[in-house]
Amino acid sequence: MSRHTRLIAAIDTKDITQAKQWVKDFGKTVDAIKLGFEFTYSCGLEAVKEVSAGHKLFLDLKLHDIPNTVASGLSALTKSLSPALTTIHASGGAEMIHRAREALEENFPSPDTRPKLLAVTVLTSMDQTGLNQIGVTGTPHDQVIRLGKLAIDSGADGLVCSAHELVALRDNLGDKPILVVPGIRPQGSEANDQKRIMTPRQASNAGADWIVVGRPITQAKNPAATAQAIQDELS
Ligand SMILES: O=c1ccn([C@@H]2O[C@H](COP(=O)(O)O)[C@@H](O)[C@H]2O)c(=O)[nH]1
Repeated sequence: MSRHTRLIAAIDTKDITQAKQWVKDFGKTVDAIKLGFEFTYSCGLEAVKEVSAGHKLFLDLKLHDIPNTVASGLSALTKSLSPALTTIHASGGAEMIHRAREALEENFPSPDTRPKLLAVTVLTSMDQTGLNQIGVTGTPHDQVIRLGKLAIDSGADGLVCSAHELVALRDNLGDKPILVVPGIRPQGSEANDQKRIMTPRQASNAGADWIVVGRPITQAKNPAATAQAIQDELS
């Protein structure tokens, strides 16, 4: 099945003026904006609302706690911000994921407006060594497939994974789950702290619904032109 991969720009900054400037410069060049820990914890929820107004919002706060706390937290966050996509950690387990989905369905009875629940599998900054350090002896690939199946079976609409696991996830879970892929690096750009990386085109060919790109865009001399170049690579 051919799919069009869409671009999410990660607006990772503590500075609301900078965030607004990037979003204004991007205009329609990016398909969604991602606001996560750095912006939300520095500038607050009202600022998230302000910066994301008029854009699809990927609210990436990766909740991970006991089921009741995640369900209540997600309920409050999504009621106030109405993101298109939002994240929890798959490793929180089946009940946590199930309760998160229930909380979203209670707040948003229509499937068309309900924020899509994404479960983060294995962070793209983790490699085999990183996994071994936290006591996981299997490969990143196997861990992503295991957590991915658990998350989708428990009510997640999709997953956050690296591009390296896309083909196997599609083989195991089919076309329906929304697969969102950070750890994207255009040819020649710095990996920074990312370990499991691919280029935009490679991720698209492997089956990504969305790619997430932060520093390669925001640290570029001309962020809007860099975002456009990534869109050109995807089309
Ligand atoms: O596994 C994950 C989950 C989330 N992210 C987030 O994506 C962006 C990537 O930023 P870059 O600057 O392009 O590295 C960032 O906001 C992370 O919080 C991820 O990288 N990996």
